[in-house]
Amino acid sequence: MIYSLEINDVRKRYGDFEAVKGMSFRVRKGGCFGILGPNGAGKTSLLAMIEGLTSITSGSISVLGMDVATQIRKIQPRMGVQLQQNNYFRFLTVAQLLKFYQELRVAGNGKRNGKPVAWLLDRLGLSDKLNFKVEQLSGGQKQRLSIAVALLGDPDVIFLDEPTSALDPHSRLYTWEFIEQLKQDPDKTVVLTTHYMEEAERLCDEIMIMNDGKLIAQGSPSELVQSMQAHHSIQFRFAKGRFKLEFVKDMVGVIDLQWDDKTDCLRVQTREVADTLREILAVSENQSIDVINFDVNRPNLEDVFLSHTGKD
Ligand SMILES: Nc1ncnc2c1ncn2[C@@H]1O[C@H](COP(=O)(O)OP(=O)(O)OP(=O)(O)O)[C@@H](O)[C@H]1O
Repeated sequence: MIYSLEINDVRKRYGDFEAVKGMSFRVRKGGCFGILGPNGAGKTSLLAMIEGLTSITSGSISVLGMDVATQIRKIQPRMGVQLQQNNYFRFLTVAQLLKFYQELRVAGNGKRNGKPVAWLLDRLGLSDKLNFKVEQLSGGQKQRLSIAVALLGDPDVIFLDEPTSALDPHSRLYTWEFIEQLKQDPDKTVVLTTHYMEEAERLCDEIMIMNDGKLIAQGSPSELVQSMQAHHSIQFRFAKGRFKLEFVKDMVGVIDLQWDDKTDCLRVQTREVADTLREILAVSENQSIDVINFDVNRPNLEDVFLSHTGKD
């Protein structure tokens, strides 16, 4: 079986409102598949149907070759689901909670124990919290605990719904490294939703962007960026009141120039980033205008996301 998920013309209706409008796509086995979309795009509704948590209005979904509508009992033990909101038993300790879910998972799927709990906690930076009650954990620690719970019982498909949304930059990095370790097992498929483009670009081998319940783009992060045919942009900030746009009007490779009077900033889109940089620095030297700073930005997934989903 090459595909972990096959989604065929799937729709989700809540009363008169259609949240998912006939989506079809497939997710290859192994690696990390990212689902991106603005708030309200329908990501949670789509995932809830795939995970068997809500009914499918029409269309079909298969997970690991099994039909979600008719074989969910067989599929569930092979899925690990981390949810955005977790209402765990708050008076249990982390150790008791993990033991409870571990037994539940093993009862559901035979003898598949998977990664030892100690390994999971160590990799998620929770080893010293084993005897803490759930209610004594911070928001970020609870979020990492929910990832550990999703991995109990050695699931083949792991769903992570915004896994780093409440984490500080250090914990986020730690969690990214953990997900990268998970990806090394070719039999595991990670399906991830995120609003962080940097996270998607770093972790996902393939990305699907959805908006308003529809699939609007799919491919590897680099394919999506290339498909935009976007160009580098350079932003310069000059010493106050000295720079004039006419100094740089006819430069080779320049596609667009924008000047902001209020901040004395020049934004240049260019096909020839090194030449443009050199020429503008030469102009500022000839005209004796100090460059306060400059930034070079390559086109990235954020540009792709904004262009497909609207900047608002
Ligand atoms: N149970 C429900 N009843 C009615 N409408 C719903 C229900 N659940 C979701 N919706 C609507 O469906 C649309 C998609 O919601 P969904 O939660 O799937 O989006 P999302 O992409 O996950 O958003 P976010 O990024 O904000 O989590 C929204 O307009 C939402 O209001």
